[in-house]
Amino acid sequence: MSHTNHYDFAILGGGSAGYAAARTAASLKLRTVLIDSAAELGGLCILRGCMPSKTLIESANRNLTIRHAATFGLRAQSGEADIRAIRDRKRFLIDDFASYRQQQLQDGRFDLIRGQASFEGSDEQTIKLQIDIPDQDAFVITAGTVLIATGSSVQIPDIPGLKETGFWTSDTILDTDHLPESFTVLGGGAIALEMAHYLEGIGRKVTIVQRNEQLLRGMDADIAETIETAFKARGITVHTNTQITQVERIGNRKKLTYLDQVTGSPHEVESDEILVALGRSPNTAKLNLSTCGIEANRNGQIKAAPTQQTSHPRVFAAGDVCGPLEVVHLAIQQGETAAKNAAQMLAGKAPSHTMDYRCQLYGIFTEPQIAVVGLSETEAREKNVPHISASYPFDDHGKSMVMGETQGFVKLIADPSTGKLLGAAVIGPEATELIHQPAIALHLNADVGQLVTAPWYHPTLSEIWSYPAEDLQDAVASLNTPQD
Ligand SMILES: Cc1cc2nc3c(=O)[nH]c(=O)nc-3n(C[C@H](O)[C@H](O)[C@H](O)COP(=O)(O)OP(=O)(O)OC[C@H]3O[C@@H](n4cnc5c(N)ncnc54)[C@H](O)[C@@H]3O)c2cc1C
Ligand SMILES: NC(=O)c1ccc[n+]([C@@H]2O[C@H](COP(=O)([O-])OP(=O)(O)OC[C@H]3O[C@@H](n4cnc5c(N)ncnc54)[C@H](O)[C@@H]3O)[C@@H](O)[C@H]2O)c1
Repeated sequence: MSHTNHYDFAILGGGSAGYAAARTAASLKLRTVLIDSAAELGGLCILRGCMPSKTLIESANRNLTIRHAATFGLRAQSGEADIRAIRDRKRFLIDDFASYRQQQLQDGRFDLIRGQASFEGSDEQTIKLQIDIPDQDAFVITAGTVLIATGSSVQIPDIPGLKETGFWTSDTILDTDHLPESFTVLGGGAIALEMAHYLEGIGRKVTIVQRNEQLLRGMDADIAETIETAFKARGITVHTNTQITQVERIGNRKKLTYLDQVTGSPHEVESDEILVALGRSPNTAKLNLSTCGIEANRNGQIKAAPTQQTSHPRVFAAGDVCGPLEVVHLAIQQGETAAKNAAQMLAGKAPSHTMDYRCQLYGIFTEPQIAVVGLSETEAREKNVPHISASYPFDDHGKSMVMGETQGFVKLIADPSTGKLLGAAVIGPEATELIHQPAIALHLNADVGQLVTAPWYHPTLSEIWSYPAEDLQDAVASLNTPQD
């Protein structure tokens, strides 16, 4: 294989961030190369992340609907889930999504190298990258600017006995054709909760073991409490405030021991399988970052400025390698930002494109779903941001009551003096869709008064946002009325 050996822009990794950057750079007429080491091209979101997990979760959602059929005067019986059929449906859809992406990666707008890249050094104008391809001699390419978009891998903490006992990860769940009867899920983040929802939703017994005092560490406590209550009502056991001390095999089963961090007493949980969902680590260990003075924190996460520049000004980072939140829409925006800034630098200009993290979205596809945008109450308190908030519950809203979906609430957070929207949260039916209304309002710098006067069709789930908006509009008016 022969390659042009100097490029304007070299991209390490062809996932959501890398592909977005390559597409943008090519449209800006940069001579671009994308290097990816995966056996199968497509990236995490398509192959082992968003899309396969949401495909499986749809089966669980349908089963929950069947379970609640009697509420709607219907007779239907939830039968046994056919895990092979669920897996095959996932494979069919993912093959389609992946082959479309593979075509996009190979349609000639930029060069594609199937190999593992690492840094070899740099001078004023040029960065050297070593490319390793199995069964071939390594070679070097050079580039004027580089983007690191190498993604993340499942993080396996050093818990005594865990590796020896064996465990599953989200990767295993997403491609298995059989599922044991019971699972202990370690962790209380998005992956743990989505997997717990899927497993219980298709009839498995689930126990969640979370270190923090609440599920979804860092999120507002009212959201964490609502999902915990909803999970418990479905028969999912939730242990919080735990310190896992030991994992061991007992015959065909697996036993986990943890210390209750409040009482100090030990507890045991037994199940057929253990699912580890304790976070992901950036793929940076093999990149030889130090040869180019690229700084990363202790976990290997690369430090990136709002321009996506790393500590080496001609090297950018995007996606799970740099955060601040490992989700796809940010990975794409960061990749595009990096490509546009690289083009400016190559043209001798200062990079001027920056990320706007004001509106970052986060959605969790549980039942009920959870979604947040912008500032949370917790963050506002931690950062001393003046704010007011108002919530409205789904059990007092006509459309959600008609739908029999009464768990949860919506919440708006606003500036007390101007009424400008600062953030929003929703836990309840279609939360990952409903969040887009306040997200757009936030993006357009709207205030709560504008939300009140916006048109809201009746009866819809969406109109629920108008109630907290009215409360906040009244609160802003009374806070800003001069007192005699
Ligand atoms: C189970 C699960 C569910 C998720 N659900 C959602 C969701 O619903 N919504 C959402 O927004 N996010 C979700 N995420 C997160 C989302 O998938 C990631 O944030 C996103 O895919 C990261 O994209 P990326 O481009 O940074 O990395 P990736 O897509 O992982 O791409 C990195 C690429 O770099 C390549 N690579 C690595 N090292 C090298 C090297 N040295 N040289 C060359 N190539 C290299 C890899 O082969 C890979 O193709 C989920 C994640 C998981 C695990
Ligand atoms: N719907 C979505 O958008 C979605 C879905 C899944 C994943 N993701 C992304 O994937 C990434 C990984 O998700 P995740 O849920 O694995 O990670 P996470 O970091 O959100 O959660 C990991 C949890 O494990 C706990 N933990 C870590 N080490 C532990 C230990 N030794 N003992 C006990 N508890 C421990 C942490 O306190 C945390 O609550 C996230 O950053 C998320 O952004 C997004």
